[in-house]
Amino acid sequence: MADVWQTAMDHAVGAARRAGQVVREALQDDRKVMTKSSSVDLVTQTDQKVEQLIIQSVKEKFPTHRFIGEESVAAGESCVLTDAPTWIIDPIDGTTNFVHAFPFVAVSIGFSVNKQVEFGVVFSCLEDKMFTARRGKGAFCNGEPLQVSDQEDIKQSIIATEFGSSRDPDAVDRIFSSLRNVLCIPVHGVRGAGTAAINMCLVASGCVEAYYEIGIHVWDIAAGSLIVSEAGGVLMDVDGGPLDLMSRRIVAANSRTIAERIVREIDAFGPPRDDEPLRR
Ligand SMILES: Nc1ncnc2c1ncn2[C@@H]1O[C@H](CO)[C@@H](O)[C@H]1OP(=O)(O)O
Ligand SMILES: [Mg+2]
Ligand SMILES: [Mg+2]
Repeated sequence: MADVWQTAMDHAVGAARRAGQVVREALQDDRKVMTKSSSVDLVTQTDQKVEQLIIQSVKEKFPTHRFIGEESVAAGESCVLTDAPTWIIDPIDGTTNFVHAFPFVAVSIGFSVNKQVEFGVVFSCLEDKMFTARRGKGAFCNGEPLQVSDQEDIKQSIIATEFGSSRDPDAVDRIFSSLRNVLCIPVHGVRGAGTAAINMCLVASGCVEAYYEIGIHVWDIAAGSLIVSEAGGVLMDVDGGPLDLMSRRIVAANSRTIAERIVREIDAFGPPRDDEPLRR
């Protein structure tokens, strides 16, 4: 049977590639930086322009579909995941990297139906790597199949995470305490690309065994989470329960063994959910 969402997925790949081209060109210009929730929560005109570009192109082709876009939500749109076909868009994942020309920047487009991600597209636009996954059909980078690492010993592993965007000393202490516990397992190393989407593509590619973070949003993880699971990885909440896309918490790993080992070390606090109306 024909895949009902294949046309939408093809459209997402084209839109992500065009968006990535805009991002690459914008890197040549001066980048005017604005802030959102705090002095380290950055946004540029390129984030807003790229999100509009993607949404407009999708609306023309799929007029009944819904959207959750990072910059639209920042501008006051609602952030509720329904059963309707929904495009979940992070126009620039790694805006801080983009502002500093640190070379890991992605366009992330996830697509959910009945609250389940059907396909995910992450375009790492400076590396020119197009990561794609269709539910039940595997994950790919530039057309080549992806497979997570088969390393089951966490002591032989690299773990990816980020410090997050809060600079509240108590919140930073909690993140550092989890990081200290993970590092001292001990693991071979801890890394972070500065973008949740690329961190998850690194898990899918087998370069790191796991990625975990608290504080990310649905647009950071919708696409990447499917890329990890379709590459043979596992997803869970940082408390060991099932992944909830709106909970702002994720462990994405090559195996259940490694995911559960990380869960044991994490201080699983819960920031306000993405679908909580007064979270901003
Ligand atoms: N100051 C900051 N440092 C790191 N990540 C930040 C950040 N502000 C926001 N983020 C977001 O948090 C995610 C996980 O760290 C990143 O993918 C990034 O997505 P963004 O660039 O789309 O905002
Ligand atoms: Mg992001
Ligand atoms: Mg973003």
